[in-house]
Amino acid sequence: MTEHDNVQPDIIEGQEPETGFQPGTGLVIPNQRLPDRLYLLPVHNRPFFPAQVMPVVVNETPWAETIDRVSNTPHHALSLFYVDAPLGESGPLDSEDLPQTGCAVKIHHAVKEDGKIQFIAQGLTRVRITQWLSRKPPYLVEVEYPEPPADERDEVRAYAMALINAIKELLPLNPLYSEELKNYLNRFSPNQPSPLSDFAAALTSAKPGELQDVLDTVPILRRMEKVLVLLKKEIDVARLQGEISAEVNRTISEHQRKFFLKEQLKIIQRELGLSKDDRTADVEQFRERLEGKTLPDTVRTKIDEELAKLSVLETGSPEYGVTRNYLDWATAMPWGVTHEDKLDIQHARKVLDRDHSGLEDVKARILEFLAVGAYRGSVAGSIVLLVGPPGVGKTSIGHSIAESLGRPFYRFSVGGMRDEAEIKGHRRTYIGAMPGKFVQALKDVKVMNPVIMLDEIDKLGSSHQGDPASALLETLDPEQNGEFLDHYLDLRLDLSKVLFVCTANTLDSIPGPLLDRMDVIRLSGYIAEEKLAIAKQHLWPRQLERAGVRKGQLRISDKAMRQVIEGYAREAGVRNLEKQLAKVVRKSVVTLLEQPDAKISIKPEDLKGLLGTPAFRVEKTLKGVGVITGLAWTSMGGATLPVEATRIHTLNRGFKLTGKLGDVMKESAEIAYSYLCANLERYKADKTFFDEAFVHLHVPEGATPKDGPSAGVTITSALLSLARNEAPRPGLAMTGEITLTGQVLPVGGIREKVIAARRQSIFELILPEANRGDFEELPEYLTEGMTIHFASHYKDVAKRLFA
Ligand SMILES: Nc1ncnc2c1ncn2[C@@H]1O[C@H](COP(=O)(O)OP(=O)(O)OP(=O)(O)O)[C@@H](O)[C@H]1O
Repeated sequence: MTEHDNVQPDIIEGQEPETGFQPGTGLVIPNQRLPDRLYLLPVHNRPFFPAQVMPVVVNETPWAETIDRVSNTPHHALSLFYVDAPLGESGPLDSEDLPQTGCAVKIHHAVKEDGKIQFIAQGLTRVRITQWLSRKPPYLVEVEYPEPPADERDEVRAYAMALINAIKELLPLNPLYSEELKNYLNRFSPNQPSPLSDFAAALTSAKPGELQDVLDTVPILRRMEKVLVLLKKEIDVARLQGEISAEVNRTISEHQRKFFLKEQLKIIQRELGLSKDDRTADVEQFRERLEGKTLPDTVRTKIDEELAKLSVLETGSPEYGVTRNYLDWATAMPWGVTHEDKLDIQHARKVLDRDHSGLEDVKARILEFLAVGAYRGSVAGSIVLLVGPPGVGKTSIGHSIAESLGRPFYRFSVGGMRDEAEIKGHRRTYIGAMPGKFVQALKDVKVMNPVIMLDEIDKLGSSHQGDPASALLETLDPEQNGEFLDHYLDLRLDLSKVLFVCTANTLDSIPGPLLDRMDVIRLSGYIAEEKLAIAKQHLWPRQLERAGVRKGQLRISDKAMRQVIEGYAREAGVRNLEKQLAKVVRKSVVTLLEQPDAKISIKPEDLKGLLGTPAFRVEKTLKGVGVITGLAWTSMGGATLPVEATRIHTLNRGFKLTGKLGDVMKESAEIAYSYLCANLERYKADKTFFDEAFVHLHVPEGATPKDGPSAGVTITSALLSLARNEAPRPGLAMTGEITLTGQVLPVGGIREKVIAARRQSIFELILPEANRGDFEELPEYLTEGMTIHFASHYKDVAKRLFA
């Protein structure tokens, strides 16, 4: 191509142009070099400009001949006229059909292929028809080449500059305009306004009519005005296009971002097994849970209804949550799933013996109970009640029962339960409604026949929110619990296969109807010997294991263990003993950390350093005139209960009681007083003693509330000792209720009382005759060495009272 802008191509010699906008193309060609006659070709899309070099495609028929003839001319020139429809293919063509101005081009590389002819047209200059020579293809016309006169006015230059700037503005807006074009433009001189304006017009995407108008306009200034308008429009359109495409890009990238995030989420959910939408996942989960379960028809219908409801509710709505929650519970019930009982008595014995020292009578009762179950084929429909002081192993026996049957175990406390809803659930209409404890238990254990332990059944509360005791009765009663109705589920559950084991500290406060339906098994607290065995076989090894200490590293002598029992853990159960042993182990571990190879052996003298001063000393039994040791029984186990009576000489006649006594105990003191007043002579005392004496009776320890009738005999004896001014024999303790006529009535807790006496090293007891059976039932290790006097009337007591 040309080296300089102002060098013009010699078309006669036919240089080889390249397509597109080329530097140096479309320059003004001297008129005399172009022929007067030209073949004519109509073009359709848009007018061809002198500044363009472009491929042109036409049909072989009828234009092959035209192209052939042009190719045979020395100058290869042709005129292109714009027509807006494919006119003149077959001719004739009229002047009317054609615009005023066309473009003379030189053709290069004409190629025929598939019925088409393609050639490259290099625009040369404007052309106008002066005369038609052939009005049928190949059209031939005589032409002139209109050229604007040279115009050197400043205005023209200014327009030229404006055009160049407008083009430069347009370039960056359209990526189709190439880098070459920019270079071309840089070299464009404002001194050539005509090609510049044609070039600019050709750049635009203006309508063919507007472009033809530019082509028709020969005068340079007017032409440039028109082109400038087109360019400005083009810039606006390009800008708008840019904005649209930026907007589109943004939307697309936003879409893409969301798409990517969603895809990622899907992958994460798939990894976590959550790949379904919430509702489907919920429904599927619920259906899955029901597989393999045998649902009663009513339950099946109800659950299906709720599932149908779930599928139409909005997932975010509160109702959806409520329904989902309901289904979560309802489908989690182990409908029809039961655990096959082992009912192997040998196995049960092994489990019980492994976990418990002593408690022979308790174990025997439990084995009997299981044997009956084995004989019958099931232990269903039974309620076992384990009653005894804290820490005597009730819970642990319950565990062993479950284990020996191979059933799952679930435990909860009903102590302090005031609201019936805790047992039977809230109705679903309440916000935050929950099913009751039994439904929760079944969900947990996943079978319909677990062992459920109800702790502290003697401490059931009651309030305006319904009576939990009657709800519990309904639940435990084998007659009723086959159709247990939980308010929340509103479905009937069969609890008849559950084995209920209840625990209580006393029987007194258990509602009668409930107690009636229970098999009561008593655990009465341990004497020191039993505690020693339990501590050595269970508690101590367990604490060592928990602390990760080997057996050989830390030992405790029997003597020291006994000392712990006597001095630090004297209550009926062994929970506190276990705590004390844990403390010993903990403190020793500190030493073991410092000296890993040490072998520690705990002796009685070490205990003070490990556990502090003993909480209990060997109590001195109170002695003297008017002081008698009674025996009491509390929910914490048995205890000795001294009663003191004294005479106040400054006062005349009267009777005063202290020691936080309950009503029954106060009455029993008044009975004792009245009985003795009436019978002093019979018991060899001054019959006027109470006429002149003011008597004060006290039961230590003053801060502990006491009640019950069983101290009647003891109080009578204290008063008698005072009246006779004679101390009772030492080492004697007693229990029994007294009547106004001196009858001695039976009392409860004989076993606990005997244990308490032994703990105090008292080996001679006066017990009501009616309790003889209870005593004789006691195991030998408790009765051994004991002297017991049975009394049916107070005279039997008085007989033994003094030396
Ligand atoms: N005869 C025993 N043999 C072995 N360990 C025992 C025995 N009695 C109690 N224990 C242990 O004593 C601890 C307390 O027993 P458990 O919790 O069963 O008492 P509890 O009677 O249920 O008390 P509470 O009424 O306070 O719940 C447990 O670690 C238990 O294993």
